[in-house]
Amino acid sequence: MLTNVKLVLGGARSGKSAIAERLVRAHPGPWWYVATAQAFDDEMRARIAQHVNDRGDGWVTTEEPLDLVGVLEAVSKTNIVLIDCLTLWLSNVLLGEYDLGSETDRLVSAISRTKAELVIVSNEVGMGLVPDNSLGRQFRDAQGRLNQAVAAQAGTVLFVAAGLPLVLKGEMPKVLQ
Ligand SMILES: Nc1nc2c(ncn2[C@@H]2O[C@H](COP(=O)(O)OP(=O)(O)OP(=O)(O)O)[C@@H](O)[C@H]2O)c(=O)[nH]1
Repeated sequence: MLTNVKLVLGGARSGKSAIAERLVRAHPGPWWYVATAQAFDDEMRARIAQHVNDRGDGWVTTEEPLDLVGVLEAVSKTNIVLIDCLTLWLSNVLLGEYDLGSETDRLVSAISRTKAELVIVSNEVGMGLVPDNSLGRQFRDAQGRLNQAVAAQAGTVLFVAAGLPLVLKGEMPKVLQ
């Protein structure tokens, strides 16, 4: 089990990113923010600009929609890294028609090798209706499998709902107590 890896799960607008940022800020900066989102329209551009503004100083940002393995290979033991989020990464993998199984395995293996302090954000997408199309079902299943695989490695797993963290694995981090 990797005590340096924390996984923060939650639904949309659950407050999971803010909780993940607090976990990262508990360490001395600079902090490394790895964004997997891409801005395809004005609303998303504005949303991202707001996030950059809210984060404030002290962060180094890398925008990497696909090659999280490359990012993880570049980080060192002294880095404090926030990956936000695995859900958009998975969606980018799926839409890019890469092999979901092998990309997931490669990512989980890179996570297991990292010596950096790593906080990873991912969505819990499986609690609604079964999607009525095959792509949606494929995505939902792949997300569930990815979350399980990362959670199995992580020392701490939190589930965030309504801005409140629930411990699924490990202990409540001091900064959230
Ligand atoms: N490209 C890029 N994306 C960013 C940046 N900062 C944040 N994001 C993306 O913004 C997304 C999170 O924002 P939202 O979609 O507003 O949050 P949410 O996940 O619905 O809400 P919470 O659960 O409350 O965090 C993540 O997927 C990030 O990748 C950035 O500097 N650049």
